[in-house]
Amino acid sequence: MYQRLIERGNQPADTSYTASLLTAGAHKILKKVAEESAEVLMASVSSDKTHLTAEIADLYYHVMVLMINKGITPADVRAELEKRSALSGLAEKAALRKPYSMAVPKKGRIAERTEILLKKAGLNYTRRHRQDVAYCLNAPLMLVFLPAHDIPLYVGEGEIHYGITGQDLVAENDVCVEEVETLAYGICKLCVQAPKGKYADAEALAGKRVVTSFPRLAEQYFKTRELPIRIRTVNGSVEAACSLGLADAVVDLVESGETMEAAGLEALDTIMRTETVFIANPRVAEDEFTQILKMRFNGIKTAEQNVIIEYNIPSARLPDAVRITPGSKSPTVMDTGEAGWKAVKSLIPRADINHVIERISLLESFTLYNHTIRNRIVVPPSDGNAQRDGRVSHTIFEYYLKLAKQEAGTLILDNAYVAQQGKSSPLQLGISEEEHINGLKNLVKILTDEGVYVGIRFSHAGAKTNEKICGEQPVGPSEINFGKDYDNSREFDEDDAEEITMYFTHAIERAEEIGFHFVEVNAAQQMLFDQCINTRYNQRTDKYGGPMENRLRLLITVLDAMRTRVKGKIPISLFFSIHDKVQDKADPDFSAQDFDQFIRLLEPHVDFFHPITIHVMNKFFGEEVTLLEWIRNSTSKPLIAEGNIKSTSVLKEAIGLEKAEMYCLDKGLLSRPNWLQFIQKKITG
Ligand SMILES: N=c1c2ncn([C@@H]3O[C@H](COP(=O)(O)OP(=O)(O)OP(=O)(O)O)[C@@H](O)[C@H]3O)c2ncn1[C@@H]1O[C@H](COP(=O)(O)O)[C@@H](O)[C@H]1O
Repeated sequence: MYQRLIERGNQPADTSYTASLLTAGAHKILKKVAEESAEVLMASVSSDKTHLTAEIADLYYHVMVLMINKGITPADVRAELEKRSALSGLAEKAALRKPYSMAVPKKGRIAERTEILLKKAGLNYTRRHRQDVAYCLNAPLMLVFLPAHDIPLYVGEGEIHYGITGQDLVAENDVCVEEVETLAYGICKLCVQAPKGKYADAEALAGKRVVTSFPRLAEQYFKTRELPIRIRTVNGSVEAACSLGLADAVVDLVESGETMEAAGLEALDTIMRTETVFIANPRVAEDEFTQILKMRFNGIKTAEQNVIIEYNIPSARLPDAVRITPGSKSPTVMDTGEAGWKAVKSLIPRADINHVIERISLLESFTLYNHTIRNRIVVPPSDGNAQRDGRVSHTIFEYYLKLAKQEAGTLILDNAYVAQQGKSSPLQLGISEEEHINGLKNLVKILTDEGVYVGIRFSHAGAKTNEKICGEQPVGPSEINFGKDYDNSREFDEDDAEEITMYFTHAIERAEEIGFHFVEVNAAQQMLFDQCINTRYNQRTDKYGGPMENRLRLLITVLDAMRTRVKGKIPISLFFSIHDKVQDKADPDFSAQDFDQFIRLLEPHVDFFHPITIHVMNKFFGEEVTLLEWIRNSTSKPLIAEGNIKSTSVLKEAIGLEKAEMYCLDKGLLSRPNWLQFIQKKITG
């Protein structure tokens, strides 16, 4: 019935009562549950059994709908009931029977986690100070606190029924016990370790001395490999044996590897992987009480290893969500109450959580400045194939339309010149004139209809152009010559600065009219603002030169004027680069402090940052951090990551940093015919 109701719930709300309840949500369902409960009460007053049965059926139905709404399954309820019957059984048996005994670690690595496990399993006890025995108040169980390494022996050959200890210690003791349930903590490996670089492998230890506190396992290991080894036993600080001249190699446990590393050792081989385990003497292994404990420990382990994730997704993407959400069961899908959206809920391994969130978040929609964007993939501008007068060409149209149909999330249209004066190449797209508007309007309308978040990058070439292209002598922060294809620039003055600001404000006005969702200001690629920032080009000593705040003055003035002009309605992204300044030493003075200041000064004036580096994973300023990590430390504004993301492995690495909101792919990756499906397959499995 539960399954059937889930199916009904997925039908349109106007065709199914169940769907309409689920669409209306918990409040409505709870109201119904309350009404039906009252009706059951009233019906039970009379002797009309048929009526009462009908009312119970109504209540039963509405409770099931509530369960679906809350993501509770009949199996959950059954498990809860079984737990209760087991508990009451325990209490009864406690009164009748001599208690079972369980040895638990008295101290050491796994003692604390074991105490937590017992408490979570509902085994309540009070342990008096310094006493090694405690009785459970609500179960027929006596706890005995013993050293972890002695526990297997007590359980295997003594009077103790159960134990909690390491699998390594069970194996070392060679006793007959049942491993009833592994407990997923105290996880480590027993390894053969030797001084770094001294032996190629464990075979090379033939004839050498080995020290360990696991003599039996070590002996077994070397014996099966027919390696003559002299084994000595010590009880602690095994790693020190090599440096203190007692051994050539050791056999010991490794968890993080830090102790081994600090002792100058390396692992030559792994003898066994081990974790904490619940063991029982074979004579009680099949007892009902053993099964109850097993079930409870297993339940705790499952709860700790899994987590419920819940997210909303457009209905059309549901099959993707179901595919990329792992879990023992298929995810539960519910209505959100909003047309075209579904809620997905699933129990997944805790270890997978980041993975899943990353998969979901890359390909699922998210909200940025009140706009829902269908995925986090950004397509960079094309290479500029506009008409000679800067209008949109057929080539540009086709290029972006294809990417939109392939479900790109965000498109940043070409570097568009905001003024003829700032045009940098003959076939560059323009947004400087009224005649540019219509073509862009058509393009943006079509792209928006396809579901894309569309932006345009505003550019001013500054000194990096020539008179033939831009119609006058180029203007730059200083007199600059970029080489034979460019003309010498003249230094911009106050009037020029005002004019440049005006060009950008007119451009954003046009962008608003055209219907762009956002604009991006180009402060990279050696364009005007990049020239201002870079001391190699900006040699001024007035208010536009020298300290970082001066070098950013024109850019900040422009950003503020743009924002004021559209009353902040269109988000502004800042595109900037850094590798040329730092890594290529084009600006040898550009320091980490400069960069921090750069972000801090610009932060209030932009809505998101779009940094580009040669490779998104490159590390900067000798600090072993990527640029994304560095920026994220100084701002919470959304980031677009870009830098050689031409393979899914680089994309995965960039996502793994968990610092960016969007990922701008390299054209190489986008040139595959089915790039989205390819990424989907590679990233989401
Ligand atoms: N890292 C562990 C570790 N992890 C899990 N366990 C489990 O914990 C069990 C109990 O170990 P304890 O040393 O706490 O037990 P004990 O012998 O009763 O306690 P002590 O008398 O030594 O205090 C082991 O048998 C393992 O099953 C570990 N036991 C010991 N270590 C030691 O930690 C060091 C290495 O750790 P890393 O630096 O993280 O690699 C080495 O010295 C290891 O011997």
